[in-house]
Amino acid sequence: MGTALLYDEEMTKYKLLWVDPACKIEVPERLIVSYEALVRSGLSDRCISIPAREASDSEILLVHSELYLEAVKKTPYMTLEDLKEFTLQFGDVYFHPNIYHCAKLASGSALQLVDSVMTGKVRNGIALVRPPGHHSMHGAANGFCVFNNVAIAARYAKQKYGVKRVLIVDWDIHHGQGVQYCFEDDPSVLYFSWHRYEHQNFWPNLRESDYDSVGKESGTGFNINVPWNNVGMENSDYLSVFCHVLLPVAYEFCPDLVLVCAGFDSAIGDPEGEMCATPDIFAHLTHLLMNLAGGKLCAVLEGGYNLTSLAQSVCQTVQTLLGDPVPQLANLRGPCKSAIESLQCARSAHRRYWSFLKHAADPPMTDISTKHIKSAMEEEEKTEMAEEERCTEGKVWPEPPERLCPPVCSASVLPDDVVCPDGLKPLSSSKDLEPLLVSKLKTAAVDGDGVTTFSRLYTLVEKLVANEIRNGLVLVPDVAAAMMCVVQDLTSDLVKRVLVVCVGKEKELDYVTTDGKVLVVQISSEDSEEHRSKYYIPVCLKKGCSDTSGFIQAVLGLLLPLGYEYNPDLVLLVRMPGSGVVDSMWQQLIGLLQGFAKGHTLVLMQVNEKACMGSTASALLGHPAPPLQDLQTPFPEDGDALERLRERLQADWKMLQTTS
Ligand SMILES: NCCCNCCCCCC(=O)CS
Ligand SMILES: [Zn+2]
Repeated sequence: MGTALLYDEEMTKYKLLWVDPACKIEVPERLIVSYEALVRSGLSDRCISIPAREASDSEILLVHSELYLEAVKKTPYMTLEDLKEFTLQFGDVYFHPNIYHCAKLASGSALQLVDSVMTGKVRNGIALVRPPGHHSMHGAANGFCVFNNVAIAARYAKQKYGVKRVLIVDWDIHHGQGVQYCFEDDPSVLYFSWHRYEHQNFWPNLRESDYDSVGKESGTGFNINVPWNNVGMENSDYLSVFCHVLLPVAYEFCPDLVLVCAGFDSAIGDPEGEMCATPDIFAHLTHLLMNLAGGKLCAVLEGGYNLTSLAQSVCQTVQTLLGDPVPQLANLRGPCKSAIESLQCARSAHRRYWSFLKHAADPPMTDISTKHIKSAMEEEEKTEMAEEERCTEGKVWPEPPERLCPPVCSASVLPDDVVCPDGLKPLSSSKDLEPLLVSKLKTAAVDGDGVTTFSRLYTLVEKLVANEIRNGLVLVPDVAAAMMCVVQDLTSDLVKRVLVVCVGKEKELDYVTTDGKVLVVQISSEDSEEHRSKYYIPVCLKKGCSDTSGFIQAVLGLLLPLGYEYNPDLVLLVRMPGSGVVDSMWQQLIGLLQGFAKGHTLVLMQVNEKACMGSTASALLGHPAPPLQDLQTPFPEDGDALERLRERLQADWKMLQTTS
């Protein structure tokens, strides 16, 4: 299934008709450069073009009042003076004779996108729209927004398709207060937003944008705010919040649909956000959300005012929606102190509502919400001093790297008597191995056909590293022996860093590097105190890998942050026999691991586990993993052990930090 792209140049046909410094950044060119970048890069041709349409009155009334709608209906016939007058009643927004028409197209586009995804016409998609929506409220326009496109889409999806749970992720740099107000008492819509806040000193300067606004009444716990109290947040900060706040809750919530308030003013160079995350971060944020809701994801453009980073960020998002490999993120050095405080506050505010956050630490001593009573003088100083050094238009960043799709997606190395699953390309050619390696294999008690398997395995790795293949599946007689050989001989020259993810445990892994060329994370039911090192991390689950709740917690809160920081060139996923890992979890794991090493994942399985080759192949081919249904509450021992493990390892691995 494909990716929908909604764009209509009609939505470029309104602009600011008078002087208003607060609104001058919201220009038609935002849409033009975004669409043109998609055309120029060839991405638009790979999408399924879906026409925009006007939202109807009844659809708009899902969120807005009749009074407000009737008032906006009059704006096309207003004189310039009337438009200025009409605008004065709202904040930081402007009206234009054609904006009502465009606002209906923007909301209608979001609904078209929901239809396309919910009817299975496409898997996911993006709507390039203006005016944006997430600040507009029941009875008011605000922050460049007229109708709340995403809020209307959420209500529409519930009403028309009976969607039970909608996750709204707002990665725009502003707090979508309009969305928060709409759903704060609604447990069927989980709203997550991060936003520049600076202790309430940044627009829209709302007390209710802070982390302690967790929702109300039956919606308590279903509103998550992560305030950024400093500018200059980077990729590490964004990924830490995804791994340690959003994703654990999102998996527990188990949405049927994911809507994204895709604002790109959170990217480097944006005058509003003044953050430093690079456009390729959106490739990863999109990728991480695509594993939810069976891949049903609708992204709707919100903000984004630096035309260069906006265009690049849109392309990064669309390319991931299309299933292209995500780029490697280099030198993630962990979240900054301010980000850790924010994520610690958000986690502790929600630990009583989400069992996946149950073991979150107490809030930091310096309760950050009281910091907003800063002396004006201090604020003034900061602004003057920071002006020149902040990330504004002057900031430069490298073009995102090209994300080439290998000619072959998934290859397989199977014993001759095993049928190759659909979609996998059997790797036939296997060059003869160097005699040295053969002799080594012989000593490893590998029999004749084992040597053949290993020579094919070696060829497979060479093709992965050469980006001729994206990923591969190998069935071997003895998975532990195979892993040793691959690890020992791989790290010779082919790859710099191998992340080995060991699911289950047959026997002790007696091969551990200390030079960092291999990082082993082993998830199993047994603890192994001995020779645990920075590069060998055993994760013990009380009930073993069959406990999906504990497993996914370990993956999100430990494996993902580690993997991002380690930044491997190859991922070796080893399924030990008898691991007991549940199929949907296995597919989720393969899906999530695609975020590393440009998707170069090598799955090693034992021949006697060939029954799960089909689902492995499906995940390797990029088909969305089935949602993890009815997750039980994780065992307290596991949650607690994971927290302790993170605390112990965070000295070595900065991405594991969740407490200041
Ligand atoms: N009143 C002092 C300056 C206020 N600036 C307001 C900017 C609104 C931004 C809204 C936006 O970007 C939507 S995504
Ligand atoms: Zn914004």
